Amino acid sequence: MTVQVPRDKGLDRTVSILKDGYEFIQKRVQYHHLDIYETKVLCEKVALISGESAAELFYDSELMKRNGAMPSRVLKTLFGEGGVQTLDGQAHAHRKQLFMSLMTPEGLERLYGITRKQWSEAATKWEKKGKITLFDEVLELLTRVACEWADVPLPEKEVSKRADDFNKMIEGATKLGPEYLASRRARSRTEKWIVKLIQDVRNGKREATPDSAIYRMAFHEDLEGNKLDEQIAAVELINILRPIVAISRYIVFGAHAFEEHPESRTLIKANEDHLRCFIQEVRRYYPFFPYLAAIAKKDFTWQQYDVKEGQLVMLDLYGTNHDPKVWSDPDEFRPSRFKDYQGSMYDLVPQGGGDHYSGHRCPGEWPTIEVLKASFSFMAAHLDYKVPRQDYSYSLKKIPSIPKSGFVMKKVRQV
Ligand code: HEM
Repeated sequence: MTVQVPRDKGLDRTVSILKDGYEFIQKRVQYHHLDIYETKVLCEKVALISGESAAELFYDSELMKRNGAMPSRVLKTLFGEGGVQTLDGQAHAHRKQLFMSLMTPEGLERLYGITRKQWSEAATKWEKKGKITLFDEVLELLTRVACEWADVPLPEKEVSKRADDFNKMIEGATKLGPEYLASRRARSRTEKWIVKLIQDVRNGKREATPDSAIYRMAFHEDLEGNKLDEQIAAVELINILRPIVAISRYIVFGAHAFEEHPESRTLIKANEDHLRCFIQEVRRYYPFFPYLAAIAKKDFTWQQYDVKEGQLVMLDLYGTNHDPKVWSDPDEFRPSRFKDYQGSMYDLVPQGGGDHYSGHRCPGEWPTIEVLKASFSFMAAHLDYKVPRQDYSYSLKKIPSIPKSGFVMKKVRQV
């Protein structure tokens, strides 16, 4: 027996996506106490799904594919065209291996070291300033980290411009009008810069270390033994650089958590395991990616509902991380919930779910954790600062979200 999926009647809900922000799916699904809800987005029938078993369905590659699922405005700003996000099957697995090959213990250790060094250098500069806005500073700090880790040259005079372009790409997909166009221009500028570097590495004008991201992207061969088109190699290298810069948002949310839960700083200083729990809770609790889209490869029935071949399916990431069926008091920030957390591949999904190698789960999960380890331990143990009056609240309506003030600090001292 199949049951009628609860659905929005008639109207297209594209505007609601913008209005309801992170709670767009959660609001609908939880109201009906079901894991699925049908609506219309950009005039297409869409199945909205949320929760652990929904994530398991979403990552079933027999039933779901990615090619064609991503709106073009997301490709033209955030992800770029022809990148790993849009591939399926063997082509995806082969390209994904390229990313995963960078995530070695040595590579991650190097990333930790670079991040610590950049924090220390940045803090020395902040000591000379009366006031800083953490978000702006960390965008630049992580642009330096990303480029150094990937072996991408970054002249000092370009740091602020490149950081700004990465941030515009991250923010652009949900913007309208001039801000959306500015995001597209930021992507074009960045691709042009990186294409030139890929060319230089390929023709030997620039040397790069063989285990660096720039070298791997420049010389990766596809399944037919051909090098990537230089534009796509650039898109993939930017798929390393841009998301490292995006970790700045988690760092600012971490500063928010330190302020709201001051005991966290002390606990982190005293206990390595608390640092791990704090990082997991920052990734679970704070908003980042709201949802993901895929296309049903065939007709199938899920939880008694019929999904049609070609139908768009959207997985609720924020709602799954806040699902009361999995997380007790999901709207409380409580790092200790991760003390004995065993978890599954589908319950904590800020960076997607399933398997890193065979599916689309974010290959940057370990680098993200490494950068956050280096950053939060530095902030807790070596950064003294005052937090002046400001509005550091954040909105669940704005995607991507960030504390409104950007988190202003004054009297910063390295200790
Ligand atoms: C702020 C931290 C990050 C967040 C919140 C995040 C989130 C995500 C999400 C939600 C996905 C989509 C998963 C899917 O489609 O199923 C993804 C994919 C991806 N992420 Fe991340 N990410 C972060 C950091 C990173 C880092 C540091 C890197 C690289 C060093 C990275 C590289 C990628 C790539 C290449 C993909 C596409 C994977 C694929 O399609 O197979 N991300 N990320």
